[in-house]
Amino acid sequence: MNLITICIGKTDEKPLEELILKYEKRLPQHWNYQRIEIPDIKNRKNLSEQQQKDKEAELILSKIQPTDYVILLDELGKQMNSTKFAEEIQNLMNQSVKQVVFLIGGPYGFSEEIYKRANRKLSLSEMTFTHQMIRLFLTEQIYRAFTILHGKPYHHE
Ligand SMILES: C[S@@+](CC[C@H](N)C(=O)[O-])C[C@H]1O[C@@H](n2cnc3c(N)ncnc32)[C@H](O)[C@@H]1O
Repeated sequence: MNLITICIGKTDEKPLEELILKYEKRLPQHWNYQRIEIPDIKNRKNLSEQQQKDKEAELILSKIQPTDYVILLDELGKQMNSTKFAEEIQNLMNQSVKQVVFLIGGPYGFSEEIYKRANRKLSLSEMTFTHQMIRLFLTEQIYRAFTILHGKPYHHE
């Protein structure tokens, strides 16, 4: 199964990028993990929030296949513990889902079109994080899921 995270804009802080990479590199090859950073919209200062979200939606949708299972990150989504999250990933693998896509919104979140395409909404907390920091928290949880599924000590250390 392929796991992909799609987010908006480059990861702008070097220490944050390094931490994200640290967890990405620990993921097993057969998870085929990939992070896609959609370039920031040009001249976005001249656009309304909605116009920005609509343009971002176009770019996000162009990266998603019809058969992808899409998990949208949203503070109002469903919360779960790390073990349940790991089980959900295992279930998707068992169902022979080819590709799971995690979507992280831009600074203003997502347009309605993206919410409609999502198969489910996942919250990592009731609190709102920046569209940059949430990349790290999600990547660490994906790595944690891998360690849980493979009986590695990390989750209980
Ligand atoms: C700054 S937030 C956007 C907040 C925006 N007001 C909204 O309505 O979505 C940027 C993105 O980070 C992600 N995000 C932030 N906090 C989150 C949380 N607690 N759980 C899951 N995703 C979160 C979401 O994908 C969100 O679209």
